[in-house]
Amino acid sequence: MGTLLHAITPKLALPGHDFSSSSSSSSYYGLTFPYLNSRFQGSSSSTRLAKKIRVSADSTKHSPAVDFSDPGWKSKFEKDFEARFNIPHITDVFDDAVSIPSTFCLRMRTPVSEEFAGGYPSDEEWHGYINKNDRVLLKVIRYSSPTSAGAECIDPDCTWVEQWVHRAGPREKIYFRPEEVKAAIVTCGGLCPGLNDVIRQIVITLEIYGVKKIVGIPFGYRGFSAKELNEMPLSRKVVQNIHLSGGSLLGVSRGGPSISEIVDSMEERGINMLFVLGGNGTHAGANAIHNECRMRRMKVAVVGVPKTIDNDILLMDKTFGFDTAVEEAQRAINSAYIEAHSAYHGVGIVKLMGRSSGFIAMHASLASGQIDICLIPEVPFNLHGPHGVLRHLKYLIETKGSAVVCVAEGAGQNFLEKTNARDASGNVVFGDIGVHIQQEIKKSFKAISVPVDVKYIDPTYMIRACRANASDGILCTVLGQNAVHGAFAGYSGITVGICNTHYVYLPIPEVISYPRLVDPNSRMWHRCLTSTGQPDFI
Ligand SMILES: Nc1ncnc2c1ncn2[C@@H]1O[C@H](COP(=O)(O)OP(=O)(O)O)[C@@H](O)[C@H]1O
Ligand SMILES: O=P(O)(O)OC[C@H]1O[C@](O)(COP(=O)(O)O)[C@@H](O)[C@@H]1O
Ligand SMILES: [Mg+2]
Repeated sequence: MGTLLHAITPKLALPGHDFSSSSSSSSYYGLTFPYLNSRFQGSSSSTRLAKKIRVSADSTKHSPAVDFSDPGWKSKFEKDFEARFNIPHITDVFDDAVSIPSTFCLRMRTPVSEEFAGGYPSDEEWHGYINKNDRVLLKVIRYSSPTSAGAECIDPDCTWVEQWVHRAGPREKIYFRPEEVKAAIVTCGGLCPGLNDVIRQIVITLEIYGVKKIVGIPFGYRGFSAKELNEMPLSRKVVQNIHLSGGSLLGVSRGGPSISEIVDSMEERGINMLFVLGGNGTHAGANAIHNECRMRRMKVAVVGVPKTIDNDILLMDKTFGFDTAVEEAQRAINSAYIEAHSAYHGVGIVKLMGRSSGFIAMHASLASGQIDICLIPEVPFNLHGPHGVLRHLKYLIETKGSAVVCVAEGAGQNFLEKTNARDASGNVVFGDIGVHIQQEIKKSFKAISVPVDVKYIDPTYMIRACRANASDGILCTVLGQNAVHGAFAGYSGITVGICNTHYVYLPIPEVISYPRLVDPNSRMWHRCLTSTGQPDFI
């Protein structure tokens, strides 16, 4: 039996979302993902970010066609996985690139930013560096059967297959001389708690390596082309306290110039290290920038740090800002609960972010213990009918006297009129599902002459704009440092992440081929259902 399978993706039982199909498209549930085109983006100057051509993403492109009757399939699979997760290195293009001993001191000496003319200060007997052959195991559960809860299997027997990815951290040899580096940082997309923490750590770590030219590009990729926007000089002094507030010191934006315009601008400015903080779209851009630099034979390191409050980046335990968002969402949920609980037949509705993934809604519901109904984009539901949400709400009002609903912004979009509107980055602009549910509740209770008092809370921007909590602060710190270590080690076209509590470098295309989704068959979603006590709404 020859079957085409993905190496690393859990198969999700979503209508119209068959990841195991060789014709995976760039859309599901009627949503399209512009960044899926990234693998197909050429370097032509006509490749404008604002005018992306939608191409079907062949997400099986790097996956093997596995013939499980071949006794050697497992080792072939593991070899293919190793190749897919290889991280691009400067020596792939510049075979004459020379390395020097690292200027990053594991034992600090002062002053840190001296010229290193007399030799680099890492020639001590100290072995705290990461070996380039160190690896982290991506999947750590050995399922004994495909029927085990949450099993992610590659073959019908759920054979144990090792999937190793590259370990992040400082290397003993570096491929950039600090005095020759001009590093730039850019933050793109929507806000996310922790952006300032990452910026701060990148700057601090660069300075420890001995870099003196560090700049911030204002307002996302836009800052590369807008003449009125000047780059912002950065230093430890400038960034010292920025993590104490939310937002981004540099500003963010969606849309922007073409890849070739961005790379032209990098050439003009002499930028040879670029740190890109953003989500799926931003990373598609970062990968295209990396490819364009290679094509122009520019010795540049482009390193991403995944930023998304939605937590929709593949393979990672979580992205920074997610924890804070879940925590902050508790305030909205608690307010909705109090309002609902204090009203006669009160219903509270909280809408949380999650364009295509319901992670925030699911985790916030679980954390609060105050949610009766959690609705996410990955799990279809009916509002009306005998098994619909409204029928269950009536039951809750009758039995408990009140109810609280948590809905992810991307959920139930099939109930809303499509506007076909897109933001500057090409993302679909959604209708407000919270408002729709509120109206439908009012209408349906009126029709049966049952009074109901509905309160709707949309805390989106309050959640996004706050500063990172302690746990995210640590995550940002480690990711920011590792981004700099990765660039100095000579890697480019990579992003940093946390997998099974270990820090890793991953090739960008592997983490953005589609948005990470809540698996409706996962134990976490089942835990959420157990906690809310909600039935299926289909
Ligand atoms: N497929 C793509 N290729 C290149 N750049 C992209 C692509 N998709 C989005 N971008 C750019 O990345 C930036 C951020 O994208 P956006 O989708 O708004 O946020 P996020 O990165 O958080 O997903 C924007 O400047 C956008 O133009
Ligand atoms: O109103 P904006 O700024 O376009 O942002 C809305 C979007 O931002 C998000 O919170 C995060 O999106 P990004 O990861 O693309 O920044 C989405 O959930 C939401 O759809
Ligand atoms: Mg996005």
